[in-house]
Amino acid sequence: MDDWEEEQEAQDLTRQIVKGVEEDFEGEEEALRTTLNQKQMRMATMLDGKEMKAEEGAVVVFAVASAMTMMGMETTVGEEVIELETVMGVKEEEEVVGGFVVVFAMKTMKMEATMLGKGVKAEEEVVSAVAFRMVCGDDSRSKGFGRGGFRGRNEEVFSKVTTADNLDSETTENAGPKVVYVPPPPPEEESSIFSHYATGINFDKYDDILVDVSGSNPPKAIMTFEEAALCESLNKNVSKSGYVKPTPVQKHGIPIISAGRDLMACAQTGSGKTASVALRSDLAAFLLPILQQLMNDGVAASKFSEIQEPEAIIVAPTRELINQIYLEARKFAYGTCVRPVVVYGGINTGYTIREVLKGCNVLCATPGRLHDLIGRGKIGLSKVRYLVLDEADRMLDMGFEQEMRKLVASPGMPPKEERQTLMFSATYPEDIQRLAADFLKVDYIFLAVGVVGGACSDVEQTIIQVDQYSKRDQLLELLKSVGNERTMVFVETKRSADFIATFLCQEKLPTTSIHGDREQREREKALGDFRSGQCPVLVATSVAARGLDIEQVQHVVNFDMPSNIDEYVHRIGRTGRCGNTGRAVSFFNPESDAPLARSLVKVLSGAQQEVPKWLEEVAFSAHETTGFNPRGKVFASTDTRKGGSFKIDDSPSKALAPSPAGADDEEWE
Ligand SMILES: Nc1ncnc2c1ncn2[C@@H]1O[C@H](COP(=O)(O)OP(=O)(O)OP(=O)(O)O)[C@@H](O)[C@H]1O
Repeated sequence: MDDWEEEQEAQDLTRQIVKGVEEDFEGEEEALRTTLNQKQMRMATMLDGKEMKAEEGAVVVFAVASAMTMMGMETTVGEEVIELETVMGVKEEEEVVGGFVVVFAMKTMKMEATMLGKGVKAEEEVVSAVAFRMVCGDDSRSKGFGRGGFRGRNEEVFSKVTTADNLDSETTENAGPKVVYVPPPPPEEESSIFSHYATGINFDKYDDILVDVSGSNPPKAIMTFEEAALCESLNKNVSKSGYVKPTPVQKHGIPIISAGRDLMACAQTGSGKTASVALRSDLAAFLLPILQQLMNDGVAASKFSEIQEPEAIIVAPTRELINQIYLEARKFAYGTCVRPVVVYGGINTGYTIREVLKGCNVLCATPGRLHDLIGRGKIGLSKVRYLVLDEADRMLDMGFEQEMRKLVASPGMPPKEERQTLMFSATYPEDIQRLAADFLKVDYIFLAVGVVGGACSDVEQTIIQVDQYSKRDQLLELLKSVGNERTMVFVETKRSADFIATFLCQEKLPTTSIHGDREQREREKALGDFRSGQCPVLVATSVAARGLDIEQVQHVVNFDMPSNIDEYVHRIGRTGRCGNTGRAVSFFNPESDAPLARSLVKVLSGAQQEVPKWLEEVAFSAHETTGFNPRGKVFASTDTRKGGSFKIDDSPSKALAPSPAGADDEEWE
């Protein structure tokens, strides 16, 4: 199809959509006008810390969609950038302003222009250039354009456009809208690569934590990094990272991995598990010689090879976490010939492939994108020697288990006897441990640092009894009392994340939010603004509960209790890391959260925290009503092979709800 035909098709498409929008809008303009007249519009545009300019229609559309999202109306974001590209002729290299692209009827656009108080010269072009896709969740506003209506129809239309470009569609099997986002390059200056935060006053107390190593002939622990016998560049990178002595999981984990053993490692949040993985991502013992051999064979050959065959694959459940792991791997591999690459959903596939084809020894990936690249023939598995599952219990629960099984059964993947498989997490429910054994050699080593699934005792935990309607005010009061200290506020759904973030912005607390419905560009911006302190409050769903290592997070608030206790442990573990102390405040509504009470009491007492009397009572009565436990989920105290486990939660509950991610509607990857 030539350019002209493409343009004609795009215009036809737009006409169709606009017509559809107008029809569906019949009688709804009033509702929309009312909504848009609210002052949250401005709040929404400020949420990402930038003033929206209205010279361009796209920006206006962005602002509108953003406003709607922040007001609790759910706009579908991100993917529709394809329309801008296809219809407006915006090229990939150009800055596509805004991520929400919504198609409006002309009338609506004009109204928008007025709302923003700025001239929009190009209404017509804009109208014919953008496509409407909005899903309203709130009944009072959504009459006539609710779920299923626009979304369904536009999805059809969108996929018609995007299938034209196979390479850049998000996945091979599901050719959805094209994603054009290319993340900013990671820092190149040494000071940024090695920037790190200080260990806290309790770092040395890590030495007192009980360690349980089980499995035959476990290698002896190291006491210092020198004993790890790392090569010179690695040693330099370790000390530039500010690591003076290894944490317990590193003392035991590094020699186990060096000895070629499979490992299931469990250690409390913030105690350096990722670093154990990352340290091994250079795999000094034998990956470097292999890479040296590759160099001898000519890096160019590997660089321009149409298929890359990494020696190590690290998988993690969320995009932000895998990116963080990649940055760690990049840091430790600095100055060596090992090239780590990261691939994850929400960013342009063409860009990802180009990055991979530059050479890839250590592939950090989320499962969906990994399978996509394998399916496209860009990643071969035959050289894989290390398979690392970070947040392993999450990677093997209902959400990801099939993906992991598919990975290990993929053509070329060496069987478990011929690769080394390493698993890390702070929580390992017993059923997941059993399942994990399918991926590991029989003689794997189980390493438990502290109580498996226990909370970090450097986090001061407070549970406040609330009712649903007082939570917002209590949150406000709490945040006002902590001042500018960095706080993560966890909520259960994407909609309430937007809603609470808007509310806090209105109350003049600079807040941003992260959840699975936000475009990747926005997710990364939100995290960046939170890390830099520009927005000291981050409202998040479970998508940010695991692994994220953010400096100076002093507080975690569970605005909504999570759906299971493991999630609670991970969430509060975003503070009190690496020997620093932190505080976690949880709003507990006995009406809805009672099923979590027993396990919560266990976790609190396990971490030497005060257990409120009322919570004990709730736990007791919840126990009284205990019934069927569908998953038989138990909290392991140790290696399941020893048969030593105790039940921590046998209540039927949302604690055992089938949604493993916690947030009812969250998509993790
Ligand atoms: N030996 C060490 N000395 C100093 N700092 C360290 C050491 N090991 C890890 N750290 C730092 O401690 C922080 C927490 O480490 P890491 O993210 O690996 O924890 P984790 O156990 O993987 O946590 P989570 O369970 O939340 O995933 C990081 O900033 C890391 O750089």
